[in-house]
This record gives sequence, C-alpha cells and structure tokens, in this order.
Amino acid sequence: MRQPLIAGNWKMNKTPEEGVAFINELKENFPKTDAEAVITPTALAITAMQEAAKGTDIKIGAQNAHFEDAGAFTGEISPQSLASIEVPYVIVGHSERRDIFHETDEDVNKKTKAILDHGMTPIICVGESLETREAGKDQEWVAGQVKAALANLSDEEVSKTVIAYEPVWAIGTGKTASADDAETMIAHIREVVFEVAGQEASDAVRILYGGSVKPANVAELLAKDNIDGALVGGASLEVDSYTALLTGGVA
Ligand SMILES: O=C[C@H](O)COP(=O)(O)O
Repeated sequence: MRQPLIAGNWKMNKTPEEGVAFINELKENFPKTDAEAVITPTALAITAMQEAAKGTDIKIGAQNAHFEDAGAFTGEISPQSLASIEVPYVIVGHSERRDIFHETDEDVNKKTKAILDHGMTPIICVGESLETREAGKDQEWVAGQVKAALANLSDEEVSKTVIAYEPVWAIGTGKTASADDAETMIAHIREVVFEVAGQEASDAVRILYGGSVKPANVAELLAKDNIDGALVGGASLEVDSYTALLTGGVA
C-alpha cells in the first residue's frame, strides 16, 4: 500500500518568517489524514520551518540540490548539507529548473543519484509541453525523461524515488489535466518503471500528479489507482487549502 503524499512546492514564495507562521497555523489546524504532509519552501526557510514543525508529522523538504557535495558552484545547494540537517525530500528537475535554469536530463539523473546516496528521497519531476502533447508525443517524451532520470540506479534505489508527473501546460495556468488523462500518463510511467527496474519497484514507487491541483479537483485525482498524491504549487501556500488537500479536498 503506497501512502499518499501531498507535497507543497512553494517555489520562490514566502520569507522564513512567513514560513514559520504557516507551520504554526498548520500545527493548530492539522487534520486527521492518511497522507504524508511535506512542504518545500525556499532553502533559506528550511531550518526555521523544521524547528517550528518539530514533534509534528509535517516534513520540510527542499526544492533543489546540486549533484556535487562541495566545490566552486556559486549559489548552489549542497546535497550533503541538506542531508546534514535531515531534509527528507528534495525536488529534482522541476520544469522551471529545466526551462529557466537549463537543467538537462543528465543533471536530473546526477542529482537523483546524489540525493539517494545521501539517504534522502528525490521527487523527480517530468512532464511534456503543450506542443509535445498536441504532436501526440507526450508518452514518448515523458518515458524518455523517466528513463534518463533513473539511469544507472539499482532497482532498490528506483523503488525509493517519488516521481511527479507535471504537464508543463498545467502548471500555474489553472488548466488541470483531466483525472483520466493524468491516470493514463501515470499508469504509463509506472509501466516504464517496471521496464527499468521490475515489478517490486513499479509497485513501490509513488507517482504524483502536479499542475493546478486544488481542493476542488484533488479527490478525483487521488481516487485513481496509480495516482499516489500531488505536487502542489499555488494551493499549498495557504493553510486552509493545504489542509483541504490533505483531507481529500472539498468540491
Ligand atoms: O510543483 C508544483 C507545480 O509546478 C504545480 O504548480 P501549481 O499547483 O501552482 O500549478
């Protein structure tokens, strides 16, 4: 049984102080839920939010990490440092990182490996552009990204990863893939994981949907067999909507 995961990706939003205020409010209103609750704030807010979340079920993750532990990489975040402060999850290969910061499939693979080597869990983002979808090449494209991200990992390592399917055209646009379309792609991703790493890994790996997820559509998405949670931007920024996501949303 795969535990649902509701990961909030705050992107470059909220100061550390605002992050702590969010955690304090979330603690007071934390709902009864089967889902694992993860918030990934900006790197500067991680430690203060971890402190605020101590003793609760709220986990604080990171949005990015370099693949090297140390060196001349001005402005980058060391996976070794993230592990040293016990960050459990690190997002890798978000489409904004790929598009704006030119991260390649090879970078995503190296980062995935580095994060696993440090005992953390990568949340590997994949997803097609509207052009690719309209050309009917979305499944092929996403399969290529998944295979590249998982290259040279052991089957056991693959089983520990989380994959997030985020169609680029659905991010921050208000356009969500239909629950059926998301399920079709996510089932395809699970099939690719099976090809790469076998049955056990494909049964174990959690695959999330991301792209304009909100309380109004989360229940339909999570009801699908292969969708194990959500990677959420905008709707994770307010305590009300984040708690609604944790409890399966409201219409
Ligand atoms: O990582 C999260 C995604 O980019 C989705 O963002 P969104 O929920 O604001 O569309």
